[in-house]
Amino acid sequence: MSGTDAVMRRVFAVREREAMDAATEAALAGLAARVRELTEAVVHTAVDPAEAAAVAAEVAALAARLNAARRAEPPIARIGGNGLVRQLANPVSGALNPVAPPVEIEFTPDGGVRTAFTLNGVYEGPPSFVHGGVSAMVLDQLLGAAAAANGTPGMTATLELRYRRPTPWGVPLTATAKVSRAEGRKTWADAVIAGPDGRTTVEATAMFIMPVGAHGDGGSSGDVADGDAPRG
Ligand SMILES: CCCCC/C=C\C/C=C\C/C=C\C/C=C\CCCC(=O)SCCNC(=O)CCNC(=O)[C@H](O)C(C)(C)COP(=O)(O)OP(=O)(O)OC[C@H]1O[C@@H](n2cnc3c(N)ncnc32)[C@H](O)[C@@H]1OP(=O)(O)O
Repeated sequence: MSGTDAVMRRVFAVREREAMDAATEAALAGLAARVRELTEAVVHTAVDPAEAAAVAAEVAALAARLNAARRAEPPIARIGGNGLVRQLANPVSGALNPVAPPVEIEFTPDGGVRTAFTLNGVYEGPPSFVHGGVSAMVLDQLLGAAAAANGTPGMTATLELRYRRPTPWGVPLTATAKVSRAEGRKTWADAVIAGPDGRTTVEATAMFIMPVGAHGDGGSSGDVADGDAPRG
């Protein structure tokens, strides 16, 4: 079990959450992908009011079908190939969450993380550009993944954004993040988003703090023992 997984289980008691089999996960990922298309269609549609109302009634019926069998909480996690917890319904990277673009994060040989992604018009802020809060959300997730990849996961304590240029939607973007320093329970990381021309559009710096409950002794960040039981 990875250090992040152990922390998740201790701090957030995820052990109680129901595991999901691969067939269910695949079916729900397919459902989420169709709902993403639906959301994009809703944002861009130019149908007349009667047609919009008719579709709304059909969508309400679909929601009722899904609510016929509900989990009390979102599905949490499987352990990914990299040993880290994969949050299936995470709003940035979760394949099962229609709100997530989704952004797929890869771990790089230099110990950092990267992603290549495209945001559609659903995420528009200023006309033709990505909403600044959406960029912040993507970067928070990426920075958090960098902290986890470093073996020092934590809760975001500070997140500083520098919006250098507008970030266009509908074109391929890349983003990278890497830890710069880890000290006690604190970890600092830097990240950037770049446009298709490779120029930086947003820079971010974050500091993550491992919650006290994640530790046996409240001491340094290196003591996340694998497989330990969740604490109070
Ligand atoms: C360990 C949890 C891991 C969670 C990770 C989640 C998923 C992992 C899965 C896969 C990994 C992949 C990706 C990562 C995923 C997600 C990234 C997004 C993460 C988030 O989206 S997360 C939600 C937003 N985030 C919050 O919701 C935090 C709310 N907050 C708190 O939960 C507490 O506030 C906490 C824990 C931050 C600190 O609480 P605490 O009690 O441990 O702190 P305490 O008072 O002991 O201070 C100790 C020293 O930190 C300094 N300090 C404290 N707080 C500070 C602050 N905000 N700014 C600057 N300095 C601060 C003090 O000044 C002192 O400094 P000094 O020692 O130098 O005196």
